[in-house]
Formats: sequence, C-alpha cells, structure tokens
Amino acid sequence: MIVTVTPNPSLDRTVQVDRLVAGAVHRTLRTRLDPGGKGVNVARALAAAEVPTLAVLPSGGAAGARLAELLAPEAVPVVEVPVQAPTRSNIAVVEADGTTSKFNEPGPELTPAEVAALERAAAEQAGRADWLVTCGSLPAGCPDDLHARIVAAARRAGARVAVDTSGRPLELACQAAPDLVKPNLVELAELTGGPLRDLGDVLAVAHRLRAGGVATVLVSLGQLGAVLVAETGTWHATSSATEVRSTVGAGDAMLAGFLRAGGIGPAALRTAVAYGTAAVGLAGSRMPGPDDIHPLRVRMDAVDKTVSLSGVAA
Ligand SMILES: Nc1ncnc2c1ncn2[C@@H]1O[C@H](COP(=O)(O)OP(=O)(O)OP(=O)(O)O)[C@@H](O)[C@H]1O
Ligand SMILES: O=P(O)(O)OC[C@@]1(O)O[C@H](CO)[C@@H](O)[C@@H]1O
Repeated sequence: MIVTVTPNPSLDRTVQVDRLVAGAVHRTLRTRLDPGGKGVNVARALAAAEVPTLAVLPSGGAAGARLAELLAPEAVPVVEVPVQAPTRSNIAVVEADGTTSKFNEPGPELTPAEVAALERAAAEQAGRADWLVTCGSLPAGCPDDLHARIVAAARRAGARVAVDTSGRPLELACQAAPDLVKPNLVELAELTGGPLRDLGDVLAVAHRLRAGGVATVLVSLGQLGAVLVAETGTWHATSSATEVRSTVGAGDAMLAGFLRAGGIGPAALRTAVAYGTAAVGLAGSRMPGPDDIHPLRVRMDAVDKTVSLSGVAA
C-alpha cells in the first residue's frame, strides 16, 4: 500500500487558450477540472495502475467535498481531515504550444488542532504503508517542519518515505533522512542557494543530500528527463514527448511510476520517465495509466556532467 499525504490539496482548473497575453481578454477554448495536489496526483496515477493506495488530505467547504467527488470515479480511497476553511482552487493556463502558466492559491489557514489531526492521520495510515509519500506546499498554520515530522513518524511506523516539496520544508525534510526525495531543478537549486549550470552541478547537490542522510535522490529535469542518484550508482533517463499538452502533474506521475516499479534502481527510473513523458501528452493534470506508458522508448545513459541546463524549463 502506498499512502500519500497532501497538506494543501486543490481543485485544479485547466484553461486552454491559443496564446496568453498579459492584460488581454482571452476566449477560452476548453476547460477541465481535476482533483489536484501533488500527493493526490501520485495516488491517482497509482490507482490507475491498480496499485493499492490511499490519499490523506485536509478537506474544507464545498471545494473539499468536490475534490472527494472527483476522486471517487478514479477509485482513489481518501482519508479526509475536516478543516474549517475551504480547500483551494488552482488554475493552469495552457497555450497551443503546451506552454503552461500556473496560478496556485496559498490555501486555507489550518488551526493548530487541524494540523495535529492531519499529522495524526498521516502517522496512523503510515502503519499500513510500504511507502508513505508526503508532498507539496504547506498551507498557513502548518510548521515548516511538517513534512519532516511526517517523515519521522512514518519511519517509526516502519514505512519507507518519499518527499516532494520545496524551499525550507524540503530542506528540513531532507534532514529527517527520507528514503527518497524528488526535487525538480528549481527545488534543487533552492537548496543550494545558487544556480545549477549542468548535470555535474545536479550530481554534486544530490551527493551532498545523500551524505546528509537522504538515501535516494530522483531529480526531474523537464524535457531532459530525470537523473537518479542512489547508493548503487547514478543514471540519466530521457524520452521525447510527441506532443506536450500540459506539464502539470508530470513530476507527480513520474514519482508514481518510480514507486510503482519498486522505488529503487535504474529499472524504476525507466518507468518513472515513461510516466512523466506520458503525463505531458495528456490534458490538464490527467494521470497516465499503464496503457499510456512506453518504458522501452526511454533512453538510459550514464550521467554526462557536461550537459548544460540552460533553457531547461523545470
Ligand atoms: N517538455 C517535456 N518533454 C518531455 N518530457 C517532459 C517534459 N516536461 C516534463 N517531462 C517529463 O515529466 C517529468 C517531470 O517533469 P518536471 O521536471 O517538469 O516535474 P515537476 O516540475 O516536478 O512537475 P509538477 O510539479 O508539475 O508535477 C520529467 O522527468 C520528464 O520525464
Ligand atoms: O502549490 P503546490 O502544493 O506546490 O503545488 C500544487 C500543484 O501545482 O501541484 C500539482 C502538480 O504537481 C497540481 O495538481 C497542484 O495544483
């Protein structure tokens, strides 16, 4: 069973326009509504592959109820922690060439009792989990070390733990020695305080994280695929997308693919990148299912430290 925790879930509205022009009125071509939040997306992709999963999340107001309604047909079991303030709504604007602009609300402010209830729910569910995945931004009211505390609780319960978040919460979660972290380039660069110029810089930061106690580092690199840095070695996987329809949730699909394939080693990296590639070809934050992925089209290489990151959209 893979349990996901999403302290700040969302209703994700995706709006398709021909081209986004600041200050202009846009006539939208299509819109769609998906259940959202990083852990929610990981659970959606796992459920689509019939991997036992469960999503823990705070739920507030009509938006929270709608989120649960949207998850039901995707067969994602949910543990809802009731909160007073409404669950947020995020917007993605996707242009004809696939360029995606994201507008994320801060989310509801949680009371100390609600944060404690969320943490308790995560710890309880960790007892049933092979993996616990704790993801995304923290809404106001949550301490910066919430993901770190969830990592510690899950490890005490005997689960392996993966983290996908950013900024200070990521830094603190890394100090709690999770089994896996999945930063993108921006998140990895934030940890260093400086820019990452090439894959050599990516490897250097990943090795530093491993020296600090993180067992495995899976770095998503947008169109450059992903790099895996683990005890047993380093690998770079790439696969070109035939069409980029929306990059929202590609990182979450990628993490789900990695875990679905065992959460360790180059074979899991291959599946992960197959999931990421499939996700960008799907509208909105639709998650790929097993029929959408093509692991044999993924190219596996040694990491070439000289590969430049300039112009890579993370
Ligand atoms: N333009 C692209 N072309 C091909 N594959 C892509 C592209 N963008 C993303 N991917 C695939 O999706 C994976 C995740 O992408 P990315 O690094 O953008 O994740 P992310 O920033 O964590 O995404 P999100 O936060 O929206 O889930 C990549 O490792 C890659 O496999
Ligand atoms: O604001 P956060 O928590 O960092 O990210 C939230 C979010 O952008 O992440 C998912 C894509 O990864 C979306 O479903 C959701 O809207």
